[in-house]
Amino acid sequence: MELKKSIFIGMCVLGGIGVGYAVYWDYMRRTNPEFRKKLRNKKRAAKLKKAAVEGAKVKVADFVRKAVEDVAKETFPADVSAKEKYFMEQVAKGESLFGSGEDHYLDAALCFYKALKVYPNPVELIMIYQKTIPEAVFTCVYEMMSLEVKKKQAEYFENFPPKDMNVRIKEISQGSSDENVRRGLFAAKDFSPGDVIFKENPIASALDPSLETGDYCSYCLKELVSGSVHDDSDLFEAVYCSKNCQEKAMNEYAALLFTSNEPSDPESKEARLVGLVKSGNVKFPLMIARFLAKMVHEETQKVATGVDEEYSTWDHIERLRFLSVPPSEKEAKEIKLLRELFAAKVPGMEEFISEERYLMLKGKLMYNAYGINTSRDNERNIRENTEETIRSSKSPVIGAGFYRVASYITHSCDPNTETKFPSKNYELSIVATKHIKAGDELKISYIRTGNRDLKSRRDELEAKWRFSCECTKCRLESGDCETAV
Ligand SMILES: C[S@@+](CC[C@H](N)C(=O)[O-])C[C@H]1O[C@@H](n2cnc3c(N)ncnc32)[C@H](O)[C@@H]1O
Repeated sequence: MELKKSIFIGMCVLGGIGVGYAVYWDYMRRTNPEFRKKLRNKKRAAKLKKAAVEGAKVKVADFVRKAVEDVAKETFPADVSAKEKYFMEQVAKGESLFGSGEDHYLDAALCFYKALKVYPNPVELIMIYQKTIPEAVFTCVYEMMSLEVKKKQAEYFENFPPKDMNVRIKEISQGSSDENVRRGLFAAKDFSPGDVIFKENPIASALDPSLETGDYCSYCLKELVSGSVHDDSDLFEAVYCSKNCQEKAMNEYAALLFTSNEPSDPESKEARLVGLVKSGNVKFPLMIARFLAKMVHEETQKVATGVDEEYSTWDHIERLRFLSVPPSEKEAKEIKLLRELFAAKVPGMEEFISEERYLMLKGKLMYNAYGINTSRDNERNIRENTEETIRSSKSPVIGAGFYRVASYITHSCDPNTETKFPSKNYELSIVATKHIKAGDELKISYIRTGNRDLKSRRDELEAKWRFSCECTKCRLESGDCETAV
């Protein structure tokens, strides 16, 4: 009660002061010319100050934009000693410029930005800059970096896929809302039936774990006809078709995921991951684990070699659509295990593997993966792919792959392309099955169509990919001529 009362009195006093000051202000403004003049000068000064601040901001923004454009056209030294020399020169010049006063801060920022271009670990260098250069210079370097990243991301579909893949990704509007925009793949030139439109290797792939018996290469999924290579330290007991595949697997993921300091401990995190994948015969947690390990490998390679790919694996998968996978006990177990395993080996990865991110990744892989068939003898040992969401018009499949470009292909029950694996490994070829003209959209069948009726095809597509197929074939069979994909 007392507190409320004193707040009320305080508000009355403040209100009184406010009202009294406003009355005095109004009286002076109307009656005193000197007061009016002072007021005008004060307003003018404030306006000038505001304009100066705005002007400075525009000047910095223009400088940043031009710097990023100019630097993008520059060629930087390629070999290590030339890079080192260039780096030292730019840093020394930047230091000397900011030492000459604020007028030289923008030029100093440009030198530090250029130095970043040749430094093997830019993130580390940014952290050093933050501690060692004046804040205004640092902010400007940071703005240059941010603008560069924004531009690169905005131009993604202009730069990717590379021209030699003969296709472009385009957006197709199917209605008024943004939700109704889908992406598809379009031919950049004409193709005849049988032509290979493009080939690509997967970002991540996995042999069906029930087939990890020594018949197929665990890395490239090639059928083993003679001899195999394996590594005793690999708890997954994977076999490979060649030393090359073994080395790639070890470097990209196997050393991180399947080798342990306590190889005989059945409760080690690595042994539990092997158990989860093999006993449950689950491909997707294995593909996700490999994908995450590959991301780590990519980052370490970037630092070690100083070679930075234009787009990272994460950039590629970020744009792909996905099905939301509802959280369940099964997923919770997978997440817990992967977090524990990575936490012990890669700082920061435990936090990165959040429930939301894991489910998103799982959704992306399940939604976009293609079935791989590399076998000479389709019937031998191969499990029918029934319960999982894997695009395949041919069955049976021996594993799955997640591909950057082919992921965008739209479904049709009467397609103009098909998947092939002519190298008898995970390398996917998209092959024309009809005449395709430049500008035509590529279509593939996500399911086995055979002699199946309309309802059975639509039910499978609806259940696995959650869309109602309106392709020409479905439209004709349903007697609906309004819509077509
Ligand atoms: C693997 S993604 C293909 C890429 C996708 N179109 C995109 O926009 O990124 C599969 C999704 O594409 C859409 N889609 C593919 N084929 C379709 C079709 N024939 N009719 C309608 N939607 C289709 C559906 O939303 C489907 O779930």
